[in-house]
Amino acid sequence: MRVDFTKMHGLGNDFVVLDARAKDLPQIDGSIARALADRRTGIGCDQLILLQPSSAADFRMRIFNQDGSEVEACGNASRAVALLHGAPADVETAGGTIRIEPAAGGASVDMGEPRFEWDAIPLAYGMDTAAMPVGWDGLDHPGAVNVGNPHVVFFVEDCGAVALDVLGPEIENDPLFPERVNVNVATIENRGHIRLRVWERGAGLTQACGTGACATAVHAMRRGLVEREVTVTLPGGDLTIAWAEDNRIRMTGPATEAYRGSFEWDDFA
Ligand SMILES: N[C@H](CCC[C@H](N)C(=O)O)C(=O)O
Repeated sequence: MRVDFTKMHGLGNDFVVLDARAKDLPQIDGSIARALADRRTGIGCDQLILLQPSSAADFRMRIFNQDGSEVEACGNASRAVALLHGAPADVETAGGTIRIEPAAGGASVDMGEPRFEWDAIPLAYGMDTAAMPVGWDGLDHPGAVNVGNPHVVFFVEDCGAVALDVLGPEIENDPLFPERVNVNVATIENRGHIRLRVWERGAGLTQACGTGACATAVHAMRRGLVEREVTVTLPGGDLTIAWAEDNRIRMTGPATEAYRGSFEWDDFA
């Protein structure tokens, strides 16, 4: 069976998008996601995105990391799907319903409300998530935020100098995080600008992480370090993150359709 896909990215964080809203596809699970995402033998992407009909929203978006894990949220993919869909829509995800709006050159996404309670991140035991009494090799006193998915945020002098390829997997897989965690190292440039690098749960170092930008910006705002609307500069480019008075996070930034293709299902199943 040949299956069509759209290759997309948000600031270089790339996706294979399968659209099963109007036609049936074979069962997608972690193993097929891992096979398709593999850059050596598959099509290659950070996340596999599956669109399906929904009884609770305009449609449903399922998100599979490169390691095959199915997760709750993906900010950059939300903008890519907005571009693909071509109209405002409510989208059901495992992390809650989000609102996507195409905008010039990309999209704006209402990512919902952040969660700060330790058991909503989740953490393995209770602590103050605004200044956690923990550390790993020079990265310490992080914050934790759930923006549909779990994030830990470290503020450092120069995020470019952190050995995130070493510390990322160590922290991602620490028992403090029962569902693992996305690891954000950020530098506050000024009250309107944050630089950020992310080691993503289930995908490793990526060019950008939309939920990471949301979590990092909200944690900085919670600590009074930046204004309630900031520019977050990731290796792949800039996002604008606002935490509005209604407690909802709004992310705005580019989305790109790279190309359309198809593959033989049996080659990956
Ligand atoms: N690695 C994330 C999912 C993708 C998030 C990222 N690509 C984004 O743009 O938000 C997780 O396991 O929660």
